[in-house]
Amino acid sequence: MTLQNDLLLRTARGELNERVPVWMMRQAGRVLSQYRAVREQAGSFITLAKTPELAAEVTIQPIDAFDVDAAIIFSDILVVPEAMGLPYEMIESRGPVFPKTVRSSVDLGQLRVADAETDLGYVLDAIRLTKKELNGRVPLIGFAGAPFTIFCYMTEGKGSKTFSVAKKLLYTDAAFAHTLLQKITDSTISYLKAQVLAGADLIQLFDSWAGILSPEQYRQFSLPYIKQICDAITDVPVTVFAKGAFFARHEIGQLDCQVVGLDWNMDPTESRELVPNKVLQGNLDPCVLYADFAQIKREVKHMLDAFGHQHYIANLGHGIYPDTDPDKARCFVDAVKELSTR
Ligand SMILES: Cc1c2[nH]c(c1CCC(=O)O)Cc1[nH]c(c(CCC(=O)O)c1C)Cc1[nH]c(c(CCC(=O)O)c1C)Cc1[nH]c(c(C)c1CCC(=O)O)C2
Repeated sequence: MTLQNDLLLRTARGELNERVPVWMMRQAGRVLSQYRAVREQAGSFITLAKTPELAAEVTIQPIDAFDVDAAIIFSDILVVPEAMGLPYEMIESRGPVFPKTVRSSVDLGQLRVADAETDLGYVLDAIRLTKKELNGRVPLIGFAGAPFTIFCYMTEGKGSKTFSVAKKLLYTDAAFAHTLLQKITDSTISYLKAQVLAGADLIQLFDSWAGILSPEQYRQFSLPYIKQICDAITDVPVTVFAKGAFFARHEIGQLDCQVVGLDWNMDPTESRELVPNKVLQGNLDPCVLYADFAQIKREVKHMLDAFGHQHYIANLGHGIYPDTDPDKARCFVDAVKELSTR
C-alpha cells in the first residue's frame, strides 16, 4: 500500500521535504468527545484497547479531527508488563495500577519474556486493521515504553512523582534491576518487531521517566537497553523520546535511531548542536494550547524559526493535556502547516 501522505516518513528518514510534518503525542484518547463516546461503549480502557475494531476507530479519530500527518496506534505502554505476566488495572481519574509488583528475585522468576504474537496479538490485530482502514492516508506509528520507564511502573505498582521505590532498587540491588530491565527489553524487541511486521511505519520509544535519573544512572540503567532496541529495529525509523533527559541528548544522538524527541525544557538551538545529525521532534509546551489562537500561532512560529523547517517534525513536548480545547489542538496543527509550507 503506497501512502498518499508520506511526509512524516520521508522526514524521519532524513529526506528534505516541502513542509514540516506534524502530529501530537497522545493525540488519541485524551481530548476528543468522539473518543469518550467509544470508550463508554467499550466500558473500560482495557476492553477498548483489546478490541481491535474500536482501537482502530479511536486511532483514526485524530486524523479526521486534526488532519495530522500520522496516526499513533491506540494502546498503552503498560500492555508489555501485562504480557510478561503482570496485569494492570486502569482506575478512573487515578491512572494505571498493578495489583502485584516486582521487587524480588522470586517475583522476577514468575515473569516471562513476552511473545508478541501470543501475548499481544490484540495490538497487532489493531495495527493490521488500522492500516487497512487508513487506506494509505497517513503513516501509522507503533510504540512502546522504554525499558526503564516500564521498570518504574512494574516495581512501583502505580504512578509516582519520584518513583523512589524504583530508584531505590537501582541503588540497593543493581543486579536485580539489570535482570528485570533485560527481560523487559527482550519482550519489547519481540513486540516492536511484530508491530513492524503488522504494518507500523515508524516506531517511537517513550522514556517518560528518564528525567528522574542522574546522567550516570541513565547511562547505566536506561541507555544500554534503548540501544539494544534501536539496534534490533532495522526496517523503519525509530524515535527516542526521553522526557526530561536533557543531560543525555548527545548520547541519545549517538544511538542508531533516526529521530530524537525533545520536551519543552530543551532548547532547539542547543539541541541541534548536541544532536547534529538526526531529525528532531517536538517540543511545544502543551500548556501553550491554553493560550488564545493568536498566541498559539506566535509560539508555533517561534518554534519553527528555532528548529528550521528541515530535519524536523513538529509536535508537543509531551502528551496533550486532557482538558485542552480540541479547536486549540487544531490551531496548532494548522499553524505548523501554514507557517512551514514553501
Ligand atoms: C507513561 C505512559 C502511559 N501511557 C503512555 C505513556 C507514555 C507517554 C507519556 O509519557 O505520557 C503512552 C500512551 N497511552 C495511550 C497512548 C495511545 C495513543 C495516543 O493517544 O497517543 C499512548 C501513546 C493511551 C491511554 N493511556 C491512558 C489513557 C486514559 C485511560 C482512559 O481512557 O480511561 C489513554 C487513552 C491511561 C494511562 N496510561 C499511562 C498513564 C500514566 C495513564 C493515566 C493518565 C492518562 O489518562 O493519560 C501510562
